[in-house]
Formats: sequence, C-alpha cells, structure tokens
Amino acid sequence: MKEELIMDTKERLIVALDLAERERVLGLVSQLHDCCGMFKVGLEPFCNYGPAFVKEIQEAGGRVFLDLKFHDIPRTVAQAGRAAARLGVAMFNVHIAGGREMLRAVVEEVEDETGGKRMPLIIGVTVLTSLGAEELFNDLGIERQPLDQVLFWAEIAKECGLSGVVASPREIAAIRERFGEDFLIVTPGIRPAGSSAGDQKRISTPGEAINAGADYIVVGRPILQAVDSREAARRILREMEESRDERK
Ligand SMILES: O=c1ccn([C@@H]2O[C@H](COP(=O)(O)O)[C@@H](O)[C@H]2O)c(=O)[nH]1
Repeated sequence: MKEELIMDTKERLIVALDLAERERVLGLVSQLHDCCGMFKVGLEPFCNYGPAFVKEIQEAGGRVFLDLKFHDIPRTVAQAGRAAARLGVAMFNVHIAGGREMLRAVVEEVEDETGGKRMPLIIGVTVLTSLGAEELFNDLGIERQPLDQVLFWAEIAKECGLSGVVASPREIAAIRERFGEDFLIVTPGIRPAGSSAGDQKRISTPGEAINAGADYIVVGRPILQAVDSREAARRILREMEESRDERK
C-alpha cells in the first residue's frame, strides 16, 4: 500500500532545519516533533555539525530527511547513499541531472546496504524552486519550460527506480497525472498567504500544494522565522487539513 494512504496530515509536513545554531535547532526539534513527520537536515546544519547531529535529532525522536542533493559520478553518489542509509535517515535526495547511471547505482547500493528492508526513500531533485524559466535558459542553457523539464527528469527518476521527486508546487498536478499515485512528490517553495517569497520563484500556499496532490511539503523560513514557530507549524497543519478534506 502506498505510504500516503496511511499518512495523516502531520506526517506530510517536513520542517527544514536551515539554521546554524545547534541549540536553536535542537530546541525546535523538541518544540515541533509532534507537529511534523520529518525534519530536513540540509547543507547548513550538516556542514556545521555533521552526521552526529543527524543522530542527535533521531535520538530526540525526529525522523530525518537528509537533503544533501548528491550530484557526482555514479560510484561517489552510490557510496554516499550507502552512508546515508547507514545513518538511518528516512529519506535522502540526489540530483536527477546526475544521469541514469548515477541514479541506478545509488538505488542498487542502498538496496544492497539495507537488504531491501527499511530502505530510505530516495528522491530525485528536478528543477530547483529558486529557478524560473529565465534562469533555466540563461544560466543553465535549458530551453524547456520548468514544467516540461520537471516532467522530463521525473520520467528518468521513475525509470531508474527512485521513490519520487522534489518539485515545485506548480508541477504537482502534472506529475500526479502522468506518474500516478505511487510516485512521491516532495514540495518545497511553500509560502503561507502573506509571507515573503525570498529567493523562491515557483511557490504556492500549503493548501494549494496539498490540493494539487503533494505527498510531503517542506517548509523552512515561514516556520523558523515566525515569532512562535510552533503556532506557525500548527497553522500550516490546519490549512493542510482543510485542503485535504476538499481533495477527498
Ligand atoms: O528545489 C528545491 C529543493 C530544495 N529546497 C529546500 O527546501 C527548503 C525550503 O526552505 P524555505 O525557507 O521554506 O524556502 C530549503 O531548505 C531548501 O534547501 C528548495 O527550497 N527547493
């Protein structure tokens, strides 16, 4: 059975711990662990505190999405994937732009490490939510529109055995329609009404993302920078819950 069917709303919220201060991060973990399904450890906390920090979050009761977006030659990414699986993370990601051989290598290595049991979800990063059509063309030389590029990469991810993709809220409905319910969609670029987009270009509200069919939404600054982070998370959960009811 697809994990989604047994997920309640809180399990769909992933809080991005994009902070450098160790004590603050651990404080947030204890404040928010009953309001979200996973904590995302990305480049900032990982480069500051390393794998031991992932363990600390797990010991405090948090499931971890390791967001290091591996992108390298196949062997290197496969071995990094093995190490991520050993760390016991629930999810990690790789750039689909690394190519089919890299994607197949990491899936195979993680299956070998875990014996196919308690495998972390391996998610492919498509077009970063901070990029619009202009940057995609001018900076990366990609002529497709973001939606077409996301679908192109999602197809490769699926073919190579990944569990799903990271994509912006704008592409959720098209991914869902093309790849069905058994392909996970993890969506950053989430901004509750009235909050600032910052460096994100392809955004939507939590409710819109859930309505479009996201499995997980990833939220950083709207929670981290709120005066009351717990209340901000709970407000997002309420909005997700209402949109989920509408979707039923
Ligand atoms: O395309 C992507 C892939 C990853 N991210 C990550 O998600 C969070 C979003 O944080 P906000 O503060 O809510 O913008 C951040 O950790 C990114 O590294 C993404 O935004 N877009």
